[in-house]
Formats: sequence, C-alpha cells, structure tokens
Amino acid sequence: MFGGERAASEELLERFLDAAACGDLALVTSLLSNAPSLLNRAGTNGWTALMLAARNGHHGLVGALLQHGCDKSLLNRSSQSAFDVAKFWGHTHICRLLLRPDPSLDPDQLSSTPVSQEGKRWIPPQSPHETYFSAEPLDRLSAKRPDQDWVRSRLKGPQTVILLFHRLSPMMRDQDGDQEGESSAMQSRLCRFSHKEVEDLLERPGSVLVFLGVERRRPPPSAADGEPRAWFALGLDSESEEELLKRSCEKHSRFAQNAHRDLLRLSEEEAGVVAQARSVLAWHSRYSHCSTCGSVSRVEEAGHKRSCESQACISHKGVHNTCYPRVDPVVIMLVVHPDQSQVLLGRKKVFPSGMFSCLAGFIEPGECVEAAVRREVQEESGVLVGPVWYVCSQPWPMPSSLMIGCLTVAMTTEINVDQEEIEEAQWFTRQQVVDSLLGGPRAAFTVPPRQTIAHQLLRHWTGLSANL
Ligand SMILES: NC(=O)c1ccc[n+]([C@@H]2O[C@H](COP(=O)([O-])OP(=O)(O)OC[C@H]3O[C@@H](n4cnc5c(N)ncnc54)[C@H](O)[C@@H]3O)[C@@H](O)[C@H]2O)c1
Ligand SMILES: [Mg+2]
Ligand SMILES: [Mg+2]
Ligand SMILES: [Mg+2]
Ligand SMILES: [Zn+2]
Repeated sequence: MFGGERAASEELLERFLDAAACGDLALVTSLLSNAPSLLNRAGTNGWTALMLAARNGHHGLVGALLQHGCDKSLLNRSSQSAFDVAKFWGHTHICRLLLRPDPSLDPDQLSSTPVSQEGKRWIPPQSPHETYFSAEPLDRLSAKRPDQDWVRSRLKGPQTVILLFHRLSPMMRDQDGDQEGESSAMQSRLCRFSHKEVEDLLERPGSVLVFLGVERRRPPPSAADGEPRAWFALGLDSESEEELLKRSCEKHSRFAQNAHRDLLRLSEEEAGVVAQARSVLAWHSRYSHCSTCGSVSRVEEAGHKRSCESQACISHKGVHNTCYPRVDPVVIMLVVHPDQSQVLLGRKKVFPSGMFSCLAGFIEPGECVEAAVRREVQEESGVLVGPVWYVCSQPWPMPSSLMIGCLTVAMTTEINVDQEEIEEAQWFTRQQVVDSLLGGPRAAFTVPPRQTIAHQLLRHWTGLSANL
C-alpha cells in the first residue's frame, strides 16, 4: 500500500471508530457498507468498534455490529474483550447481548480459549447477572401483600407454583444431564407443586406461607385464568422429610443437605427465588415471638410481616423494624497492594485446604461501608487501608446477609492476622490470581466458587487496567 492510501485507510478507520464510540449507527452502517473490512479492525490499544460501543453503553449499535458478524472474542492490548469492558462500566444489558450464543460460530471454535495479541489467555464470561442469588425473575408486587383476597386467589391459581422448604432447605431434584443451552453448573432444579398437591400442608401448625411474586413474562395463551404465574414458598419444620418427599412424583427428589454446597447448583433464576424465600423463612423460624415484649406474633402481609398479638405492645406504635424480615449488611473487600499488582487474601480455619478468599465482616451499628471495610481489614489482617470503592453486591441467604463488595487500596503491607478468625493471609500477584481463576496445574491457590461475590471481585480486579 502506498503512503497516501495508508493515510486514507487510517483516516477511514479513525472515522469509523469515532462513530462507534459516539453510537452513530447510521454512519457506522454506511461506512461498513463501503468498507466491510473495518468491522474487526482495532485502533489505539487494540480497541475495536464493538469495544468502544460497549464502553459507552450503545446497546443498539452493539446489536448491529453483532448482526454484521463482528468477532466478540477479540481482546485489546490489556486482554479485555468487549464483554469485560461492558461489565466494568456496569452496562449489564450489553453484557447480556454479548453472551447470547452466536449461531454462525463453528462448534469446534467454542472449546478453544481466545488468545490476545500478546498471547495472554482470556477468561471467558460466565454469568449474565450481576452476582449469583441476585436474579429477580419474579415481580414481588409488594403492594399486593396486604390484600388477602387477592393473595388467596393467586394461591389457588391453576398455574401457581409452590416450593416446599423443610427447615430452610428447599426440595430439589438432581438433573439427569445437561439440557441444551444450560451451563454445566446448573445441576439441580427446585421441585414445584400445585395448590391441590399441598393444600393439606397449608393447615399444619407451624407452617408458614410466603408470597414470592409473579413471573414477569406474559402468561401463555393456554393459561386458564390469563394471569401471570404466582410463586409461593411453604416452610414446614415439624413434618418428616420422608412424608414430604412422598408427595413428589419426580425421581431423585431430596432436600438440600448443605446449603453452602447444594444451593449453588441451581440456575441463576431459581437461585434468585431461593435467596428471597430462604431469608424470609429463616426470619420466621427465629422470630416466632415478638422481640419487643415476648408475646406470640402472627404472620401478616402474605408472609412479609409479623405482628405482636398483645395490643398493649409498643411495636404497634411508630416505626418498628422488628416486624419485618431482617437483612444483615456485610462488607467484603479485595485489598489491593499499593503497587497495584498484588491483592491480599485470607484463609479461615473452616475453609477447604488451599482455598483463599477476600476478607469480610458484618457492618456494625452506626458504621458506614467505608469504615466497616477499614475496621474489618485491620482487625483480620493488621493492614491499614485508604480509599474504598463499591463494586457490586450479593444477597447471601445463609441466612440473610447482603454482601457489599468493595475494592480498597492498602496503605501498609505488613500482615498480622488475628488468629481467631483468620489463620493465614497472604499477598498474591496478578498472575497467581489469573492462574488460580483458570484452575489447572499452575494454580497457586483455590479460589472460592464462581457463585460467590469473592470470586467475582477477583475476576473484576484481573479485568481492571488503566486502559479502561
Ligand atoms: N458470598 C461470599 O463470597 C462470602 C464471602 C465471605 C463471607 N460471606 C458471609 O459473610 C458473613 C460475614 O462474614 P464474617 O463471618 O467474616 O464476619 P465477621 O468478620 O464480622 O466475623 C463474624 C463474627 O461477627 C459477629 N457478628 C457481628 N454481627 C453479626 C451478625 N449480624 N450476625 C452474625 N454474627 C455477627 C459474630 O461474633 C461472628 O462470629 C458470613 O456469614 C459469611 O457467610 C460470604
Ligand atoms: Mg470476617
Ligand atoms: Mg471480622
Ligand atoms: Mg466483625
Ligand atoms: Zn410485642
């Protein structure tokens, strides 16, 4: 190519990338129709049109570029894909678009891990949701909860789903094998019952019924009452597991035995439903009596409130949060070394051998998120930290924590673990973290499962760079 032609080609590329960064769909389309080879070309630092559109939240343009067949697995010079960029900037709707399977892709290509220009390996994206347990497939319709007639009619709806919980464990069944389009992590499904199948259990003493919400998607035309499907959770503590399991006509039905293991095997949507149901049922099981005066309390608002039976109780006056399900805020933080190339991870005695995770701790009364991060890091590791940034959150229904995920930068580096809670803490390099996330023989330690926010914070940090 002659010098003049090269300059014209570079100028065209610059116009094309500018148009993508600005979300100018008309100009991008017209430039592509004249020069289709622009589609996957990269400018400074390896940024393609798709990455720029993803960076600036141009959903329509990302969709159009994908329809043109652009390569979404390309990486920039910092080993980030368009997905990594969209995720970093919080454009979840674009992440979902980028995660859709590409029907034109050669199936053989799916098994190979994309490699950047510098030969760095790319960690493929996994979850379209912010974090496991945070999916919201149901519309909670909280305003409908006090309307007992409406709740009763939804409970008896022909499509209604009732989930059975025995001592906070949902009845579930193991999948026989992966179904098409589902991830390998989705190994269990919740057992679903109709009103007729469990009607007698609703009357059992100590049973608690919680209205969870209605499905957001429109009911199928075949739906008998034309209403969206409602979901309920029924908590039973006194019945035997065997008696309840007999009601299931599905093979391999069982109650989750170990919440930390079994609840992580559900689909993202079912995990989101269980996060709500388990936390609310855990609250009922621990707050059967009024925590203000000790009298018996009764269930109201479709399982979302408990009111004291004693009319003289002060919980009936003013604002009383003891009447509502509780949520305990917890900070969880990835502490970055002042040189930015290492992170601090710790081990609790109860962790499986070789596993290290982010430090975490309950927020105390009168404490803001930043102060809790600084206090817990100092208590558990002796390290002092400065600035704190919020990254993402995760409901953690064991029994009702809300994990608030942060990044923070250390001001000191000497480690002095408390020995009570943390038995060992260590600085790990970026390469060690990347190798451990990828697993295999080069892993320096075991990372927590991908469903945990600790895992997501580590992934987030490996995707960070000044190039964003
Ligand atoms: N999803 C994840 O990735 C992830 C990772 C780490 C921790 N967690 C969860 O975060 C929670 C808190 O972490 P931690 O154990 O390190 O906290 P922590 O460091 O504050 O220590 C726990 C201790 O705090 C006290 N405490 C204070 N407030 C409490 C409350 N509201 N409920 C219970 N105990 C309270 C208790 O003495 C308890 O033993 C744990 O329950 C754990 O399940 C989740
Ligand atoms: Mg802790
Ligand atoms: Mg602590
Ligand atoms: Mg604490
Ligand atoms: Zn009371």
